[in-house]
Amino acid sequence: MTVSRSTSSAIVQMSKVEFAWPGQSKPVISIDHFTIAAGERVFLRGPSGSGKTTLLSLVSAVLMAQRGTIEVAGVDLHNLDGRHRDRFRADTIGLVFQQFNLLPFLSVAENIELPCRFSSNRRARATQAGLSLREETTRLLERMKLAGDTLERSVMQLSVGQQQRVAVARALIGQPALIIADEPTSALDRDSQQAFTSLLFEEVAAANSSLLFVSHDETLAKGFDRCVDLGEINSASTSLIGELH
Ligand SMILES: Nc1ncnc2c1ncn2[C@@H]1O[C@H](COP(=O)(O)OP(=O)(O)OP(=O)(O)O)[C@@H](O)[C@H]1O
Repeated sequence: MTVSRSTSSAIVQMSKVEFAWPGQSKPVISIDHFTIAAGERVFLRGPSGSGKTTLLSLVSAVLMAQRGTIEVAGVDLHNLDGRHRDRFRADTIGLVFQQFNLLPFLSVAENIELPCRFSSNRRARATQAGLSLREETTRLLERMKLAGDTLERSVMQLSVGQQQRVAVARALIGQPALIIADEPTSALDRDSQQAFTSLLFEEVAAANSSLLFVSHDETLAKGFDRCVDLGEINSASTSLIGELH
């Protein structure tokens, strides 16, 4: 299957996108137009239940919109079948989930290196500076302020905050074009949160990646190129929020 890419410099381009959960008559996402430029760091905020995680799932091709077009790194997600979608996601997107989704039967190092098992491109980029994959994993782990002896431990032996940092290292490995992070600092204390976002910015800049970062906590928006309120771009959220109150 040949994946055709547009020549746009945007990393994410959404046009007339609608998504409703199965069995729901009203869409939870209805976005006329939304773009993230290559290299841009976007902070996305919105109340609980407004559709932030749903939007991230659409951009990462975990969910497919019923209407409209979503292009990521120049690829129209609708043109990919399931298998190519998984490959494309592994190549292009680093994901940090709210629940981390670390695999309990793998060590810390194996969890971090997981995207490189699914994507040879990620693996090639992870080792392009002349480091072995394990050396790059160790470097990322140290950047995340986790001691070297954590590498071979089970993720189940780590604190929640440490697991969160492992999840971020896994998203960063192999320099994906887009990092998507859903509440990535929720398990950290206030001081650690600010230090953590600074660190994330440095690694995202070094990898030349774009960042789409979701949080309830607006104090974290400092330093982002743009702060977007989901309600401003999602015409579905007006009626949804009305229902929540
Ligand atoms: N798997 C699902 N099936 C059906 N409806 C869902 C599903 N996941 C989410 N929803 C609904 O979609 C809406 C948006 O949920 P979503 O998780 O995207 O919001 P959110 O803004 O990320 O919330 P939070 O900040 O609490 O994580 C909610 O009304 C929710 O009930």
